[in-house]
Amino acid sequence: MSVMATSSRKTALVGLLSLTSVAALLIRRVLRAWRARGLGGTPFQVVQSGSRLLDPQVSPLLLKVSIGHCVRSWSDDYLRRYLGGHKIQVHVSDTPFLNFASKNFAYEVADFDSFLSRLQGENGNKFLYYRSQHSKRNKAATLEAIGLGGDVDHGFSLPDELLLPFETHSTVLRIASTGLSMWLHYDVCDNFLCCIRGRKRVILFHPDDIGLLYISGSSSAMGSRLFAEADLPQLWKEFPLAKAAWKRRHEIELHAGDVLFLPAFWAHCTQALPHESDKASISVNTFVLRRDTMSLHDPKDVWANRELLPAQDAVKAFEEKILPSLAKLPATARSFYCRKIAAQLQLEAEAASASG
Ligand SMILES: O=C(O)CCC(=O)C(=O)O
Ligand SMILES: [Fe+2]
Repeated sequence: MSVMATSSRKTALVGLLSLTSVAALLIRRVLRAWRARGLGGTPFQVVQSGSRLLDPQVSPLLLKVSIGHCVRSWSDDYLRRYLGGHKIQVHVSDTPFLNFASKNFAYEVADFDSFLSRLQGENGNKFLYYRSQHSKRNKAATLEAIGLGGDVDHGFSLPDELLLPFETHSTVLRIASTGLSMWLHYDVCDNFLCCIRGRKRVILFHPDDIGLLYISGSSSAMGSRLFAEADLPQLWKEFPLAKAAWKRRHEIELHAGDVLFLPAFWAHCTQALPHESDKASISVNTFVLRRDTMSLHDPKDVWANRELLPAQDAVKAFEEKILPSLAKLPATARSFYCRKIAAQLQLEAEAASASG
C-alpha cells in the first residue's frame, strides 16, 4: 500500500471523526432546544402545531404559536382602559403560598384600578390574585364578559388550528402578584395556559400519581407548598407519599407569548414571577372540551373542575353506600375488605391506564 493511500485514508478518517462530532454537537443542541425550559423532573416537549393534542396519552406540551397582539399591547394603561371602574373579586393573602384546603386567604371586592396599583406597589407584603369570572354566577368566564374580547387588533386569540378539534368551555384572565403561588389542583378540561406578561413557573403531575397528592375535592392539602423549597423536607414528613410524585414531576417556566397545553386531570400548581420591573404576572387560559367525551361533562360546571357525570355517580355511591356498609364491619374484617376492594380498584386503574 502506498504512503499516499495511507495518508489519504487517515485524512478521510479524521474528516469522518470531526463530522461525527459536529453531528453529535448538533443533535445535543436540538435535544436541548426540544427539552427547553423543563426545569426539573421529566423533560418537556416543545411543538409547533397541535396535531397530537387529541392523543389520549398526550403529555403537557409547550406550543410555539402566536396568541395575538396582547403580548405587546396589554400594558397596565391598556387594561385600565377596559377594566377600569370594574369591581372585581380578589384573593388576598399574607403568604405567597395559597392553600384552598386551609383557606389561608380572604376574598375581597376591589376596584380594578386600585388592585393593579397595589399589585405594582409595595403593598404591605400582601399577595393578590385575580381570576376573572362571568357576571352571571352560573356562566363560565369569557374575555367578552369583562370587556376584553372585542379588540381584534390588540387582543388575545389562539390559532383556529388549535381550537378546531375542541369546544371552548371558558376563557379566563388571571393576574397575580410576584411570588404568589396557586394551590395544587386538577381541572377536568384540557387547557391552553398562555403567559402574557411576567413569567409563570408551572409544576405538573401525571394523572397516574393522583393517589400520592393528598387531593380532596379537586385541591391538594399541600396547597402550593411545593414552591417553598426550604420547606420541602418538612413537607415530605407531613405528606410522605408526595415525595415519589415530586421526583417524576414535569416543570416549566413560561415566558410572555408561551402557550402550555395542560391536559385534563394533570394536577398542577403555578408560581407567578416578575419580568424586569413589572410585578404583574398576567395570563389567559382557555379551557376546552373534547367532542367525543363532551356528553360526560357536567353542564353546570362553571370552573372546569366538576367531576365528569359518571364519576359524580361513582363518588356518591362510594360515600353513601360503600363506605357506610364497610363501617358496619368489625375492624379486622373492615381492613380486609377495604384492602380487597382497593386491590380490585388498583387492577381496574392499571388496565385503564394501559388502554388509554
Ligand atoms: O396560574 C394560575 O393563575 C392558575 C392557572 C390554572 O390553574 C389553570 O389555568 O388551570
Ligand atoms: Fe387549573
